[in-house]
Amino acid sequence: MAATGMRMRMRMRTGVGATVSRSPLLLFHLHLNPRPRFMVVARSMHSRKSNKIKVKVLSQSQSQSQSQSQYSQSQAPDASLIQERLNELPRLVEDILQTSINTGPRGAVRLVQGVQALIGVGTEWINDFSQSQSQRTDAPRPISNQLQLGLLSPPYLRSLFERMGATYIKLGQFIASAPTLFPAEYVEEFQKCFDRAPPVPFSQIEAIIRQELQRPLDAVYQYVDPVPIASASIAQVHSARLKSSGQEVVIKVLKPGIEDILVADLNFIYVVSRILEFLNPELRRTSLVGIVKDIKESMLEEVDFRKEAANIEAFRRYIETMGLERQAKAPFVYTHCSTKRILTMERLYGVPLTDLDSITSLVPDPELTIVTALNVWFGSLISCESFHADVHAGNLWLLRDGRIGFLDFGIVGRISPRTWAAMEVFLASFASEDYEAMASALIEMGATGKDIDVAAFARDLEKIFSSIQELDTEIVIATRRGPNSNSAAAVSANVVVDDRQMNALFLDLVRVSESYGLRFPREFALLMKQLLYFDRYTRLLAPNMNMLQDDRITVVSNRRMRNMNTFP
Ligand SMILES: Nc1ncnc2c1ncn2[C@@H]1O[C@H](COP(=O)(O)OP(=O)(O)OP(=O)(O)O)[C@@H](O)[C@H]1O
Repeated sequence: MAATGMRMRMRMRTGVGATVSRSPLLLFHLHLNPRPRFMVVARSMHSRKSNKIKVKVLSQSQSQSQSQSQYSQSQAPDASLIQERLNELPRLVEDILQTSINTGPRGAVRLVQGVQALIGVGTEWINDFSQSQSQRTDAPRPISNQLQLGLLSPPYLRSLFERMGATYIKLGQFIASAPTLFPAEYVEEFQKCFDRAPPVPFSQIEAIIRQELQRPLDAVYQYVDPVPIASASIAQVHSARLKSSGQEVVIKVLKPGIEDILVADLNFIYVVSRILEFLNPELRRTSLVGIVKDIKESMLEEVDFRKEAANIEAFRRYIETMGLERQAKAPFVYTHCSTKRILTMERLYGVPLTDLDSITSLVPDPELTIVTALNVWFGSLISCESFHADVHAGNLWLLRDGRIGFLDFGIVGRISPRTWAAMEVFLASFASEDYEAMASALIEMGATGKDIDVAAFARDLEKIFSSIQELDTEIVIATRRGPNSNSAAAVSANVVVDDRQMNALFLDLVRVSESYGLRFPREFALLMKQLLYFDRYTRLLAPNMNMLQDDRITVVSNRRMRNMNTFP
């Protein structure tokens, strides 16, 4: 359905108590920034009935003074801290040496490539600079900020990251998704890192497939398209047809030398983070080394397609066991032509869940699409060995037959029943504004074994969620008319809220929790991120639906959620 006519944007500034949107999950997204630019607090106004929230953003100075008075602890360094760091020095040196030995000659190769990349981007900068000078007229023209910042300015840094390849492209994606950690210009620029890795020539891809199969390609495939469907930083995907059955498939191929590059780069980044954390103990609060270790672990998992194949199989078993074959699908994996470096899968045909026009042309009721996607995904949290932990729109499709297609199981999460039970109570307490239940849920998730004053924690949580003033909100109203239709145009509205503000709210939650000694498991952050994706799809496909409270959705066994705010 083509969008016609009016596309109207209006900007709304809400005052105290103004209602903004019914989308509670907008309010969360985890990033571990010790100094957010905004402190955002939000409150759900009896969302059970009205589905409204009112939101307030405090200015930086307000938030700093408030957070200092409420939560800060003394940071002054003392002699014992200095001694502690000195004691750590031998371990740091040993760690660095060990990591360098593990990296081996790969490190030297990457160093050379790094220097080449730097020279390449440096040349770009020099060319741009001399061009800007040659354009100068008699009157002196100021040199742009970008040129002044040199290679550290967003476009040149992105170009450097792209030249450095896989690891840095993934890091670029991390920057793009962490607006509370990095300045807006960098976040915006690094958004372009998505799916922009140049394709590897087919001759190299062919060689990898042949090497992995230990047979010529035409022994297995009737045809392989030399033009890739997609080329991301780690893998390249080609469509193909199986020789035995004529089945249309795709082959996901690990790009050449990618494992070596990842190991060398991640070891380098690890060493840098270790040194930074040693030099600046403040960074320890952000668990910089922990974050780098996490990134390293998940990136190395992504380059072993046997793991991805096992994850797909687990999801397919879940769909079958739960009788969901008519609702959802993950591609069948052809194990006889899949290895650590290549993955041959059934080809799916569909459109991303953000493509509203195509979705409305495929199904009469897009709302049902999101209901199904949510039910299948929520169900997998408890009934499948792992859950899909990267449900961005490229990985979640509406298939031509109306089913939901789940693609790319490179990143999955596992949630313990204990964390899940706590998560259920957390989501329920958020909707019902029951801060004691919220405090108990967070304590359960951040399990410290310490005694925590639940009532005091609940009061602090309430302060966060109730001191609400205003939020910049953009409402997009689109009018759409069917191609042959004279009927009245359907109007859909979409509320867009600044992600940075949402991130900051979640940060606040994490910070207050940390001041009580709580540390959340990684799966909590992974879950929240997926819920945020689903929240976006819901706002697009079912603007009037509250995904946490709709009767058609079995969110966290939501019948129980409404009646019970305690642990089983
Ligand atoms: N089974 C499939 N059927 C059809 N297309 C597929 C299939 N698997 C992958 N693709 C296509 O290839 C693209 C990249 O695949 P995939 O997401 O698995 O790779 P990736 O390297 O992890 O990419 P990203 O990092 O962007 O998620 C998908 O977005 C999709 O367009």
